[in-house]
Amino acid sequence: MTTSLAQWLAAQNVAPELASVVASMAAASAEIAAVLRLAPIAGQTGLAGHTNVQGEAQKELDVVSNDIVLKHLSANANVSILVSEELDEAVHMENQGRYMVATDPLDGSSNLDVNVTVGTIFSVLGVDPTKPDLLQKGSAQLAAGYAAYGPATSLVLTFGTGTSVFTLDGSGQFVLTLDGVKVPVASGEYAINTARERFWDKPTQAYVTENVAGETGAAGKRYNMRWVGSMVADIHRILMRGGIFLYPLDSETVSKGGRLRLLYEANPMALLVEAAGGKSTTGHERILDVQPTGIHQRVPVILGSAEEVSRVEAFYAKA
Ligand SMILES: O=P(O)(O)OC[C@H]1O[C@](O)(COP(=O)(O)O)[C@@H](O)[C@@H]1O
Ligand SMILES: [Mg+2]
Ligand SMILES: [Mg+2]
Repeated sequence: MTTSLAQWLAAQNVAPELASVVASMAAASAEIAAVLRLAPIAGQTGLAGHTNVQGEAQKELDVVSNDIVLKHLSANANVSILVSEELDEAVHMENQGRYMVATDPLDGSSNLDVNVTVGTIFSVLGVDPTKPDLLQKGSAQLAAGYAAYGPATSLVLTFGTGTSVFTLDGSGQFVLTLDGVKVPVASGEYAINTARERFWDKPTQAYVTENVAGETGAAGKRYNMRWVGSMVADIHRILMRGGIFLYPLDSETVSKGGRLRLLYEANPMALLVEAAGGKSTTGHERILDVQPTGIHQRVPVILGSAEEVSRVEAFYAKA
């Protein structure tokens, strides 16, 4: 007996209006998956010819994915606000719904040309449509999720307690394939862009140096390193088999506050990882406790297996 996403959502103890917002993001993800699958044939892997508010070159598929999300959410009467990596300003919808969505419509898009896993990340918050608060802490999120467009399209969801995985079937429906994901507490795998080592802060350098020393160093065990360069793919691996993901503050990104964005990358991933028993931190505080100051704000991101995140926290506490 399989459980469809619609059946699973109906069985959750959440408002039907909130469930409908998640269902809209699932429908958008299924449509994006279909576009990505055929993009090389349609010649759609190139640049769009403009830059987004972050100063990054937009790919055509960044724009297409953003438009698909916008289309699905505009059609949902429960959504009044959309914040997107690809849009300078928040979109105030015609609908006066009580929910806001923050999204990275296509995460890891630099991997599109090489057919490596990319994804869609989203966060759902409650708002008063007459005076919406766009700058709520991650701990206020009502739901979060991502779609990973890999060999299979996975949709990973949480309403804050428990993390579940769905897989897109041949008819365009998501089917429950794993309920109650548990991030292993201990792991010997870490993910960080080591080409940035000379820019890292001291705690990150000390942590990675210990991992590289493996069983001959203070960590006393051997480590392995993996870095896809798509946050969605790296976090999906960590949710499935443990590990730690680090994009710390470094001397090159310090003026911007970090590399990854708080509202639509760090917060939803932190909620998903914590709901699965993992931990998240900026090095100094829990990601979900960071007070946002702007919709495109960046933060340092460290999350994954509890034991590894605690080791990194200990290096920050000592520094
Ligand atoms: O290029 P780097 O420094 O390895 O950074 C990779 C990180 O940047 C990102 O690609 C940023 O996301 P976008 O592709 O949505 O801008 C993450 O997915 C990834 O973890
Ligand atoms: Mg991204
Ligand atoms: Mg993106």
